[in-house]
Amino acid sequence: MNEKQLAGEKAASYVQDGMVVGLGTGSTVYWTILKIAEMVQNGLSITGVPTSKETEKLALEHGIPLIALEEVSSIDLTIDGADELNDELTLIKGGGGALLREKIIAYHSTHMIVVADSSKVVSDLGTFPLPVEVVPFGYQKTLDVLQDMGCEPSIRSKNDSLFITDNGNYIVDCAFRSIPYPSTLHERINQIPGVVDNGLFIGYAEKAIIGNGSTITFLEK
Ligand SMILES: O=C[C@H](O)[C@H](O)[C@H](O)COP(=O)(O)O
Repeated sequence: MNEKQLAGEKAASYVQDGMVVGLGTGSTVYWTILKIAEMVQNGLSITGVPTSKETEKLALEHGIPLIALEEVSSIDLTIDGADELNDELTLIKGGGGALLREKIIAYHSTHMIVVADSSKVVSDLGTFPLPVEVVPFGYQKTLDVLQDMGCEPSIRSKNDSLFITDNGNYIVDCAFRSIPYPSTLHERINQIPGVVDNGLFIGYAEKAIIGNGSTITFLEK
């Protein structure tokens, strides 16, 4: 079993009967979703709130009942992946472009668990370019301001076209190389008109389950 599968499947053991569960996006939480689907087939009763169209499709294909965020009072537990995380459980997310819905769902969740393989754990954030979701209008200007903040920005594309998020926006990947002050950077980026949100998740996750070789390690706050 690889590290992603180890971590992803372990996280499913935190899901309990009757919970509303935020279902993250990506290749690690994929394994959580498949495991939850198996548990549902064996009688577990949960409702999922998907963080992306991709996850919605996966969950429905595997028989997990879903509900819209608007229809729940809160989410008991969200399980999601990360592109980078440090020992304070500050995360960089958005490698798959799902950061905005992921953050909205994390915000409305009582608990959040992160699942990742060991390559995602870093002492200094920022080697992974920070994804920033921007509205299409005037995006080149928004990109220029991001560059002035000290990064090398590049507009994300897919199959020779600009990548479009589930919310109809673009993603600018900002190579900062190092992010020593995540809170300050988070605030500064989100103040730029045209920016919808960025992939720094600060203060959301309380536990990380990391696949490490053939074992699992935990990071907790
Ligand atoms: O937009 C995508 C998400 O933030 C993912 O959770 C993140 O990119 C990690 O994905 P993976 O588990 O595939 O590395």
